[in-house]
Amino acid sequence: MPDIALYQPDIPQNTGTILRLAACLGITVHLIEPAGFPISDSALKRAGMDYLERAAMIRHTSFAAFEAWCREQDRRLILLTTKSAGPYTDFSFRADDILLMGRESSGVPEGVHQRADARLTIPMAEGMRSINVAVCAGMVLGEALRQTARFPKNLK
Ligand SMILES: C[S@@+](CC[C@H](N)C(=O)[O-])C[C@H]1O[C@@H](n2cnc3c(N)ncnc32)[C@H](O)[C@@H]1O
Repeated sequence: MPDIALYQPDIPQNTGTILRLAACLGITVHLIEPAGFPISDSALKRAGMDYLERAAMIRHTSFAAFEAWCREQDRRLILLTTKSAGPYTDFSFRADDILLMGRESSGVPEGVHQRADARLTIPMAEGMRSINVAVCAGMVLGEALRQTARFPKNLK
């Protein structure tokens, strides 16, 4: 399954929304620390994350630790960024890709940008700066699951 990774998130409500999305679609979320809020069950529950016990979350103490894990697992790192020339709809996703989302306040640093195996953008209307990170995660994860036929198959 594709995974989602959150680079040092700073708004707990967005992380809660993404964890809920992940629980509903059966995917794993990687949380790259430090975050801008305490990563505790109670903090995430306060953010509306009542699906917490159903969410698969792996915490990484730093980007270096996360990168080492990706290499060990031989997983591609696909960065979602406003600063690329490639629309995500033109990209061929693999079932084990990791979709890396930037921090709400500042995206990702240049070193992380360079490290990504691919950089993708959701095209926006002229003059718009960025889309909410949880909405972005939903759009791109939806396309990755569609392309790789990995949506849950339990429709009645
Ligand atoms: C609120 S945005 C960050 C804005 C930040 N000022 C910046 O320059 O990157 C948070 C994250 O959502 C994702 N994002 C937002 N809009 C996007 C877009 N149009 N295409 C791809 N990713 C986007 C990126 O991962 C981004 O780092």
